[in-house]
Amino acid sequence: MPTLILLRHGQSQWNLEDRFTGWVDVDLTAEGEAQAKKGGELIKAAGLQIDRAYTSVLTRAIRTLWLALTAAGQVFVPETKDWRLNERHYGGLTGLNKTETATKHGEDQVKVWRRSYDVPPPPLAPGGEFDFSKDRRYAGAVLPDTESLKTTLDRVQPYWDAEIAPHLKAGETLLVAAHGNSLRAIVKLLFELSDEGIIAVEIPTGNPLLIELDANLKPTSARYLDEARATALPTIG
Ligand SMILES: O=C(O)[C@@H](CO)OP(=O)(O)O
Repeated sequence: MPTLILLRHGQSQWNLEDRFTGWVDVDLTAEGEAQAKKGGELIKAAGLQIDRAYTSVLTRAIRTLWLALTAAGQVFVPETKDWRLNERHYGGLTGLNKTETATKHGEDQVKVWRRSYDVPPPPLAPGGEFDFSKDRRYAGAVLPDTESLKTTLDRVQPYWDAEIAPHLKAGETLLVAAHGNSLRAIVKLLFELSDEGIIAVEIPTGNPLLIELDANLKPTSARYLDEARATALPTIG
C-alpha cells in the first residue's frame, strides 16, 4: 500500500526568533533536534519501514531527516536532496521579524503574505545578504526572487510527479522531510484542497504526518503520529 510520511523540520532558530525564514539556511534549535528525534521514535513505534527518503537542500530539513532516521533505526535508506522541496522563498520579507512586520504593515497584510494562496511577498532585491544566486547548491537553477504557495506548488509538483509519485505507485513507504509550506503544497495536491481550503492547514514541527494512499494516490487515511501535538487535517472522502 502506498504510504507517505510528511515530516516538517523541527523548530529552527528563526522559528524561535519569529523571523521570516524561507531559503535562509538556519539550523535546528536543541528543541528542534529533540522534536526530530521524537518523530523518528514514533515512526519506529508505528512499525513503519521506510523504502526511500527525500529532503530539501536546507540544513534544518536534512538534519531532521537524519535525526529521525537515526531514531527510527533506518539510516540506511536511500535519500535524495532537491531544492524543489525547499521552503517557500519569502522574497523581501526574508529575515524580518514577523511581529514587527505586522506592526509596520498591519496584521491583515501580513496574513495575506503568509497564508494567501497566490499573493507573493515583495521580491527580494538582488545583491543583498540573502541573495542565493551565488550559492553553489542552486547552480544551474532558475531561482525565484519571491514565491506564493501557488508558485511553490508549481516547482514542487514536477518534482513530485517525476521523483516521488512513481515510487508511491510502486507501493513503497516514503519519508519526505521538508518545510511548512513545501509540505502544505503537497497536502493541497494530494487532498485536492481549494485555494481557500489550504489556508487553515498548519503542519506542526517534527510531528510525522502518516498518509495512506490508494493505487491512484488518493488519501485513504491521515493522522499525526504525535496526537498531543496534532493540528486539524482535511477530511477524507
Ligand atoms: O518563515 C518561514 O519560512 C515559514 C515557516 O516557518 O513561516 P510561515 O509560518 O510564515 O509560513
